Amino acid sequence: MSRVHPAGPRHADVLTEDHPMPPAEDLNALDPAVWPHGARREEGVLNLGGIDVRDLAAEYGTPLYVYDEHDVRARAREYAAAFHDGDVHYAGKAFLCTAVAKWLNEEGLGLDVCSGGELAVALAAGFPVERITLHGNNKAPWELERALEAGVGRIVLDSFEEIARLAFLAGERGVRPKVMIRVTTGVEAHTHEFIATAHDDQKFGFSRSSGAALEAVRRVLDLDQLELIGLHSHIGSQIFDTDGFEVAAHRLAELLVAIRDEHGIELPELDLGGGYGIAYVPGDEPHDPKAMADGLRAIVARECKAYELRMPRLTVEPGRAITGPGGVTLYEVGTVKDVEGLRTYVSVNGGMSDNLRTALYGAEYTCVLASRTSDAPPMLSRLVGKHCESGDIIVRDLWLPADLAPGDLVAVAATGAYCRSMASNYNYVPKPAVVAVKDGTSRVIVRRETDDDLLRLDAEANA
Ligand SMILES: Cc1ncc(COP(=O)(O)O)c(C=O)c1O
Ligand SMILES: N[C@@H](CCCC[NH3+])C(=O)O
Repeated sequence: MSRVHPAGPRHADVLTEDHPMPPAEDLNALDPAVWPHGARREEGVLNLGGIDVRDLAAEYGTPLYVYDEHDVRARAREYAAAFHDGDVHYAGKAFLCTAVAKWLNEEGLGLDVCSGGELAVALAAGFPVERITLHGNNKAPWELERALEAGVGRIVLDSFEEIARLAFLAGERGVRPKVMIRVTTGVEAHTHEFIATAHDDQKFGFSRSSGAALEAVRRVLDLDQLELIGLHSHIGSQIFDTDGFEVAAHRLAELLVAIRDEHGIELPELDLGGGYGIAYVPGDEPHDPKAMADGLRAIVARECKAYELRMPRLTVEPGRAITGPGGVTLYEVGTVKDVEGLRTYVSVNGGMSDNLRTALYGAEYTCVLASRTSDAPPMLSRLVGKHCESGDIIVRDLWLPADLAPGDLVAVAATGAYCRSMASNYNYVPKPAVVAVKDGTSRVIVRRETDDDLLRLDAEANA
């Protein structure tokens, strides 16, 4: 039977308004909102940063994470310009390696790290320590020690235990780290449950509504070993509407007033976290960084004016918005299987080990045939991986050309954030290489894992 979608009644569930069958020529189009700035088709073949993806696949193999360096740097500059009177700390959890840390340092950003490992990468990249923030809801003593030894710019405190722990470790070393209090503002961010972080019933921060945030401030101010510089809030991730950020900014400003009234001090800094949504599929409308910055600044300024408070310095921590759109994953098609009357399963040589987001959050992605164009009619497809799970899905519902065949390359857009950083070795699949492209050149910034890497920690294999 033809793999062209037969438009039978069993397709009704996926033939929704969200996934109407497009004209065949649309399958070759690259929506500029979703693809990196430097992506185009040249003689039908996807070209990233001036390089034909067939050449990238031939040189580095697949699956392959490809980052458009100009795209990442341009987005970093855009945020830095928007928050020119404050600080932009890139959230390294989105994707971090020494090359990216160096790009962002050169663009003047700071860096938010949330583990001793991320801190080690930042230090290896020579990232200026005074522009590093340490995060985490359960930082181990060794992670706090590493941060103190390095002399990081600030540590965001997340629990009462941590306040005592850090004060003790700082006292032992005779240092006085700058700290912020992470506040749970009670904002219900409009995003997937797993990536909303400011509602009361979750693990991060000190609750504002219960009074824990103000109690944390009291405890820190009672301690000589810690220097309290401000409050922090991060409401969640992949957020499109601005309401949540505005409510959080408003509630933090109210807390600054309460602190002034109780302690007679005005904290100089306010960190509003990250969470700015990016376009994964056509129609997603990301924030304009300048409009966002102007809006947040105006809200905080309004509150400060109303309460006669000095305007604090603002920091934001975008992760996904900096590295997400500049990253593309290239895969090779291995099998194309019709499941009669339902859809076509296109299996590629990666999957949930290099992109967990679809399995974990039901994330949506855009995928195109990359190694050629096709005028074949669209077939209703599901892009799946090679792992032993039926939930090993990269793109749940998409239209691909009906002549797709083993050996074709497909590219998935907007995979620069939370894909390599959340990658695993499930099924002992090695993690793909990461390549940076720029002006027609390419280089490996994280090499592909090998079987030796997979066996490196196996004690008996190395006995
Ligand atoms: C404290 C903190 N800051 C910043 C971020 C970055 O978020 P995003 O990548 O959505 O901008 C996160 C992750 O959600 C976070 O936990
Ligand atoms: N990992 C998540 C975002 C969580 C960010 C960290 N708080 C994602 O892929 O969307």
